[in-house]
Amino acid sequence: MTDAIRADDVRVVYPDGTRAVNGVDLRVPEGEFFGFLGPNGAGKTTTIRTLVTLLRPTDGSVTVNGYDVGDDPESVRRSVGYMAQETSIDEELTARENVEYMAAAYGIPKSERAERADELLNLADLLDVADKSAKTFSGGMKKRLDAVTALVHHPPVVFLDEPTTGLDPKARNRLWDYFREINREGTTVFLTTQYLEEADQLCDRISLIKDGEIALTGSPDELKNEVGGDILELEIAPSDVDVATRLAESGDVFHDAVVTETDTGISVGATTIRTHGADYFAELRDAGVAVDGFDVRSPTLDDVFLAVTGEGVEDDKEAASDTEVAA
Ligand SMILES: Nc1ncnc2c1ncn2[C@@H]1O[C@H](COP(=O)(O)OP(=O)(O)OP(=O)(O)O)[C@@H](O)[C@H]1O
Repeated sequence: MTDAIRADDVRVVYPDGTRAVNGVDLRVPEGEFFGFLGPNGAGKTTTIRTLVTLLRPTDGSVTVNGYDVGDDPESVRRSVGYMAQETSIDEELTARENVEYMAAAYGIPKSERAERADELLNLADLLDVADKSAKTFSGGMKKRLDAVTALVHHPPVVFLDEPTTGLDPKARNRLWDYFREINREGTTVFLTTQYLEEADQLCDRISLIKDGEIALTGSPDELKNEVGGDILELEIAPSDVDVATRLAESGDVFHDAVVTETDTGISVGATTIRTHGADYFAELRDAGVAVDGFDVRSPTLDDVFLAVTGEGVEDDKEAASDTEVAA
């Protein structure tokens, strides 16, 4: 299978010396729904801006749809759609005018623009409001319209940089349907998101980036298997957290426990939760720890993220800045 996106040992150093991307390799085959995750400041936006030619890599090579981003940026731009974090629609225009405006910008002949607008607005479930001004739209509708304008030239690859941030679950779900549909029709999708459930639902494969380096790559299930074992959620009093943590980490019961404090107590991840959990409960009882409730579950992508990055996903995002040129 041909790679739609290929990055080899890409490095980006900003003029102030910040090493934002530190030797990233990526292979995204044609037709894949690919997720790119990482904590704030990990290098996601820098990477995506490099892939869409808005930023020049300091080192390494990138090809998108077979075009080299350094040698042939124009061809790359024509062959990709890019939905940036901030919407690029003109709220004074109607939905249809926005799409037709972008179609004109991409050089699509006038005779084809109306049909293209109908097709895309229909796909995004916006056809019945096509002639309404975009400023009357909800946040979700604006995002869907923005996604449509990124696809007006039928690019084989589309880059979505946190497309659903700030949307309610219903609006998010409608965008997911749209992304699934364009992917089903053959578009390669490169998605960054802070919603791990979103990545789990949509992506065939995911790479996790940390400190400018890829830490882990695989299907959502492969990543969850990396965590190993299961998770025990324990409801205990705050005053018992230290002793319960010590017992879990002592090596007496579990040899590989990873303990995280939660709102209601602790969560313990270990390969032998299901087989040795009862022994742990006995130790807790002997130590005088009262267990108010518990649950055993399989790992989620949140657990993978936590294990790899040592932190949860933050949701206080700053808007991306404009075009930059790296050193
Ligand atoms: N123009 C710039 N000049 C210098 N350093 C920068 C610039 N833009 C980003 N950085 C730094 O580069 C690193 C990677 O930033 P980047 O925005 O790519 O991360 P990110 O994973 O997209 O983060 P976020 O999720 O917060 O958008 C960070 O340390 C950031 O502070």
